[in-house]
Amino acid sequence: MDLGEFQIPGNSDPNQKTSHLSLDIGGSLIKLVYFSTNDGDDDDELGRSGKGSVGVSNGNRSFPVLKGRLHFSKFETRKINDCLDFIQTKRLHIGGCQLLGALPIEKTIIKATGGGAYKYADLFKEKLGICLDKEDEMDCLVAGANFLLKAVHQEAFTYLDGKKEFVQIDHNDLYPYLLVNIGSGVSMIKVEGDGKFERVSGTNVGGGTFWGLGRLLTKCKSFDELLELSHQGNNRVIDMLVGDIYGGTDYSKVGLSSTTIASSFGKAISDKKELQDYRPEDIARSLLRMISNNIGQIAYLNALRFGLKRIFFGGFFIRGHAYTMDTIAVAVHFWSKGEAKAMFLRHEGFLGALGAFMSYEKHGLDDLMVHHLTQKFPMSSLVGDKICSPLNGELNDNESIECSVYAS
Ligand SMILES: Nc1ncnc2c1ncn2[C@@H]1O[C@H](COP(=O)(O)OP(=O)(O)OP(=O)(O)O)[C@@H](O)[C@H]1O
Ligand SMILES: CC(C)(CO)[C@@H](O)C(=O)NCCC(=O)O
Repeated sequence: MDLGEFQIPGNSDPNQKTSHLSLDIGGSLIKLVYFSTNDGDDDDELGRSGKGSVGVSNGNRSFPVLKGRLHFSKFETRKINDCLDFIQTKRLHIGGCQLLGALPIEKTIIKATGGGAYKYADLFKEKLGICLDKEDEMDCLVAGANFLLKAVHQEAFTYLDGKKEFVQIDHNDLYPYLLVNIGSGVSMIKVEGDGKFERVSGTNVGGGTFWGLGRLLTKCKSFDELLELSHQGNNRVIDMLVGDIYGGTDYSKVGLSSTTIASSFGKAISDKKELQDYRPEDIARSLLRMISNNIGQIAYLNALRFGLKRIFFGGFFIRGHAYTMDTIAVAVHFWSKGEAKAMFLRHEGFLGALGAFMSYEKHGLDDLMVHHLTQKFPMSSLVGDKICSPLNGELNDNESIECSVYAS
């Protein structure tokens, strides 16, 4: 990762103070969220002091409010050393103590979730002297999703027929919903309230499957290359369609059109072709479609199981990619006969890391509560079937959003 791309350069800006680093260390990616304030800022309309804080009263208590930015970043888990270097260079691990004066450096505790919080605990201790304070992955996913849906304007959107529409979330009518997190593997969680949820299903055919199989079959060197390739491909070259089986006609009696995929990769049975005879872009497209469609279908079946009408999809597999979202949305629409709705999240890949961030409050390390987020970047536009900046693949990288937090 090019550190120079970072929107607000960490502690290379002497006025900037960072704090509350939180990590989600998954099977494929490590996600980081942290908060920064700018010491040198002038007072603003709230009468904020030079320290970037202002007191507000909340019931019986008075909280100082810190205004600043939430930063998002990610690294591949296989390159965990890059992540450790990043944290060290920017001194993210000690910023919390400096900013809020809570703990001595030797007791630095960082909230972390995901399997890697267990797997890499010793590495973080050894290399950075950090103690990872483990938070449950599902708790964090749900806390992150609930927070985004309530606090961030234009977070959720539908995507159908190449059209993106933001969904106005009514805070009083958010639950219940199905949260489908597509990471390396897929978790499906029925969410009924804050901290009230059940992981009702999952599938091992997820983002890791797409990237792993795709890498083997296409020789792509990066996930983004594979995704880009899929954009240019034609899955019909390799998928067996209903029409291929039915001599070009629909199987209308059961509602299957001739263009429906009857069997993903099915044409490879009878084509007298070897792997190298297929174009990598067609393979990538077929793979993406197979996995997205399968997840959409399983998600719908679980929504049906519990009578849930709304399904929110998160996880870094999606990457704001038009074809992925379209395939998932079509699967949900098709199987539910239009009854259920697939919705996507702008901060799709950061649910767990945000949940870990929110948990600083829960455990009283510092009484921290984000109460307002404002996005300063322009909203995306669509060109053809590709979503352009900033809702393209890199939206979630190195982004920061304005926010204010209560802290005591
Ligand atoms: N730059 C990237 N490198 C690798 N995978 C990527 C990248 N961008 C998106 N992905 C996709 O996102 C998936 C990982 O998503 P995510 O970070 O949400 O899950 P995870 O936390 O790593 O996995 P799990 O929760 O199952 O442990 C990958 O398996 C891949 O499909
Ligand atoms: C194992 C986890 C929870 C790790 O994030 C995830 O990869 C997952 O949900 N996998 C799918 C496991 C299953 O339910 O089949």
